Amino acid sequence: MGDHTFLHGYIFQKMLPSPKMKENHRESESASLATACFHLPPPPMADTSDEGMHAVARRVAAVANHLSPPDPAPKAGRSSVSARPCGGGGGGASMKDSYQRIHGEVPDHPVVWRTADDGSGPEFTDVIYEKAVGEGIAKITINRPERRNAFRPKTVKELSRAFNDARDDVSIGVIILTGKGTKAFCSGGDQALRTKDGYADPDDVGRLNVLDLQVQIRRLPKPVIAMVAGYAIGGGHILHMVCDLTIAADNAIFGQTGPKVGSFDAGYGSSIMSRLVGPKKAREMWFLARFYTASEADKMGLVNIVVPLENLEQETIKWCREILRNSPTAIRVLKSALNAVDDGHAGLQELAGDATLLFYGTEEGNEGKTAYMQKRRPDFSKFPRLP
Ligand SMILES: CC(C)(COP(=O)(O)OP(=O)(O)OC[C@H]1O[C@@H](n2cnc3c(N)ncnc32)[C@H](O)[C@@H]1OP(=O)(O)O)[C@@H](O)C(=O)NCCC(=O)NCCSC(=O)c1cc(O)c2ccccc2c1O
Repeated sequence: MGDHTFLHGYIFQKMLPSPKMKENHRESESASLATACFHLPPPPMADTSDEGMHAVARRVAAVANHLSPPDPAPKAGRSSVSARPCGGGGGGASMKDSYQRIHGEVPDHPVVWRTADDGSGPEFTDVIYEKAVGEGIAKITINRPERRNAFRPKTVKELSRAFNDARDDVSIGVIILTGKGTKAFCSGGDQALRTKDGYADPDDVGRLNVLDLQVQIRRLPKPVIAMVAGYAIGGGHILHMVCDLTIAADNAIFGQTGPKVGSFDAGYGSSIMSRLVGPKKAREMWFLARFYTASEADKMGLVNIVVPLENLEQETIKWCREILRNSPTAIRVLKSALNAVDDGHAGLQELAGDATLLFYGTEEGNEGKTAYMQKRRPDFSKFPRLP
């Protein structure tokens, strides 16, 4: 009986929002988990045998270890750096369960990059495009450090080509977007090239083609991770927000400048920000156009983790390797599902496309095509109408 009380208390403690859990909707998520927990059937009170207790303990551990554990005590001098243990890669002493034993640590050897090319146009100048040797990771780096990696239309066109190639390459499972050097991820549109028609490369019309790039990243059926050192400002800040995950160095600075430089992004730049940080903070970010440190951005829910600058790529690669261990189809469907509501019809279409893709792989789907090719009536009678 005492043990049962302990287990219930343990579940309750695990289900309650941890001190580091983020504000607004994240809290309500954990609150509903806590509620769900109280609706779990009680442990079998009659079965107090060792075996029964172990079975319950295993189930408790299985549920509890899928929740974020509380942060470990902050390390001296690194208070702004979050160091959350994560999933298979970072289990602490309390997580020596079968899940950790099976999924375990990912290797931490350095990645070897080779230059990649999409083979479809002039050589890249504004972008460095690389793929990891023997691993499914692509890295796309904005290469204008002398302008704090501000983008011009040509930069955006090259980014789009590289993202297209990484999407088409079936050996690639995750894509890193970053900026050259440690001073900036990206400082937005190149203001020196701004015209009344948008941003214009020499001898070309103006355009706002970064908006198409944002959509491309959202629809790309593989995770895109923003690896941010230094400034992520203006259109550069929006680029990190449209990525699926953001790993920030402790020198990262985030902010919008639009209302100070005569610009605004009323599309994803507003709606996704509001989703990420909540409507009040989003108004603050846009109306006041202040800059925020990495640790402030972490508290606001703008980034996934903050790490020391010297560990930025190593940590990002670790996240990539953990993702690459997991089911690509599950991740593909989850990405489209997580975007579906916010992206309206386009989001629904992306998710629906995944459903069609999966259906094509089934015997039932194949029967329709085969019957058509054989000029016969399809026989769907053997496929169950599941409840
Ligand atoms: C990013 C900074 C805060 C960095 O400050 P720091 O002091 O470290 O560096 P410098 O200011 O000295 O910069 C070094 C060097 O780089 C040039 N530079 C930096 N950013 C830009 C830029 N965005 N455009 C052009 N040039 C840039 C800078 O001039 C220096 O050159 P020197 O020759 O003098 O050495 C700081 O640099 C800064 O505040 N940058 C500007 C940030 C900004 O306002 N960005 C534009 C926001 S608007 C935008 O990005 C945008 C783009 C779109 O395509 C849109 C499309 C549709 C809707 C909206 C859009 C939109 O809002």
